[in-house]
Amino acid sequence: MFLDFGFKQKCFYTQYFLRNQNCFVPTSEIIAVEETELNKKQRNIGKWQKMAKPHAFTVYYVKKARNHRWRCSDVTFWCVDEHLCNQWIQALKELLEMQSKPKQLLVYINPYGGKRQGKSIYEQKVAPLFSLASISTDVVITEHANHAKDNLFEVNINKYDGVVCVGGDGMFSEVMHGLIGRMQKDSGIDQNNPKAPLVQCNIRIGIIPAGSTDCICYSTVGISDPVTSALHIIVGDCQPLDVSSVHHNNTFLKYSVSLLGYGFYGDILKDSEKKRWMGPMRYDYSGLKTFLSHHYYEGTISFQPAKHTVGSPQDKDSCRTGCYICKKSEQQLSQQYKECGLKHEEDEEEWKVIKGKFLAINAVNMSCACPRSPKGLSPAAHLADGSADLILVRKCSRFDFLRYLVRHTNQDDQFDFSFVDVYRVKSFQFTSKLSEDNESNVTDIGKKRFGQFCRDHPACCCNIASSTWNCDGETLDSSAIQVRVHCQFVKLFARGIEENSKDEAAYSQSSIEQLL
Ligand SMILES: Nc1ncnc2c1ncn2[C@@H]1O[C@H](COP(=O)(O)OP(=O)(O)OP(=O)(O)O)[C@@H](O)[C@H]1O
Ligand SMILES: CCCCCCCCCCCCC/C=C/[C@@H](O)[C@H](CO)NC(C)=O
Ligand SMILES: [Ca+2]
Repeated sequence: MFLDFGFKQKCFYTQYFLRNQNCFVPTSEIIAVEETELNKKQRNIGKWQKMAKPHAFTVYYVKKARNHRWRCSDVTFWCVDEHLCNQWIQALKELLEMQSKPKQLLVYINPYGGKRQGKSIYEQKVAPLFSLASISTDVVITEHANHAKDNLFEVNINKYDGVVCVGGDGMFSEVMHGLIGRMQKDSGIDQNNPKAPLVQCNIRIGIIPAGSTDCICYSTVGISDPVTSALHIIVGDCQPLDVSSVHHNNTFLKYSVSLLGYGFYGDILKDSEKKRWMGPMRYDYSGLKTFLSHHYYEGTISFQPAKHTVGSPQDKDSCRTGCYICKKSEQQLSQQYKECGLKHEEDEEEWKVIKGKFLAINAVNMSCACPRSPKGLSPAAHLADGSADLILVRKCSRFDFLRYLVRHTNQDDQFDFSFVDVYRVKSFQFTSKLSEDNESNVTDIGKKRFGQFCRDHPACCCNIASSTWNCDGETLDSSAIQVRVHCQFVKLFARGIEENSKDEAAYSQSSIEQLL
């Protein structure tokens, strides 16, 4: 066997030849290197039998399987020379040290998320891998909602290289609110000011999926699988994520990274919260009930198109690892910010206003792909381009709405309906017809500022009810909201969804195990 280091495809790799076959493992995807104690049986195999005392070390690395699934695999190298063996161990360990892999993590486990398996998933599948990778952890099993969030305001956060949440989208949201809130508090920034220049959150968040939808994990990794996510944390991946801030007048309500949904998804959430005991099934039950009730809501939506980004929600290509559109959009936004500042962006740029009757208003910062809908609510949405896709589903027949929903699960275009419009936006406001009269403040500003009203779909007065906003799986207290997208505001231990490139196929197909 021959072992070598090299540089290929912009990354260091470890190359080894075994039985005339050539295998590559990027150094960034090595999990651990350990000296191997050879037992008597092993020492008595083949040519090692003849050696007085063979030495060996084992390299644990990421093996890529189908559908973005990662597994931990290993290969053991034998050697007659103890000094040479130690040199290899040392050299590989030094290479690992050079990477931005986490050493100390703070872990929050929600024991009641999803199928209530959070604790056992962590103990059986994740903790052994963290221990193999020599990662130290402080683990908190949450005792009530907001436990993790409150705790993040108190802990010595500088001690950690990352925070991990074991649970679903709601648990991620809690941890993100804790971290962002803590950063703003430490910097004296008032989150209630919708125009405040917020301080970015640089500590990475890892998600071990153990919830009901796990849409944030699925949309950023490509699969909802605890082992895969643990390995992304171990190798120290980093994926920036857009975050929307949601305000009601001058009161901060919440941040959102996946779905802000009014109407259909708001109603599903409100109904399903009463049925938490059903576990993930509650979404199917409430989904059917909400679909049958077929409620529509009247209101006004005003938005600023995201002109800084070159992408469109109707693009055929999706956001993938190292996405060019995300990079370009971020550069464009920082350039604009340097030249004109936030004030110009808020005050000068065009607002478009649409009044109508809607079955659903969905604003998504990412595709919102999840096991129920592998392509998501907006398949071409980008993780880190500083924009959200605003999807307006107007009042239509039950049958048409069903056709629209079914298209989330097949290859057909879900935006190709006369009653569905989609826009890429950097900020938006919504007021329901009901609150428009009461909250004249926001609407008056809107009326003064927004000249252009949509004439095709004039408001009708036959329905005055309000729905609720579903903000990443949590309900909001107000239906009148103002939303602004903050480009690349938090960072995850992820790398976006990888293309199934030739190289990746080579890594997985060369199936190192086959060679051993
Ligand atoms: N110990 C606890 N007891 C009760 N609620 C908790 C506890 N710990 C966390 N929570 C709350 O539970 C909510 C839901 O949890 P989580 O997101 O993990 O699961 P889920 O709702 O089943 O999944 P998803 O959000 O993916 O649909 C979170 O918003 C969190 O605030
Ligand atoms: C008759 C076939 C109907 C199929 C409909 C499939 C549509 C599924 C789309 C699910 C998108 C979920 C978006 C994610 C939202 C999360 O933020 C939230 C919290 O986990 N989950 C929900 C369900 O609100
Ligand atoms: Ca985005």
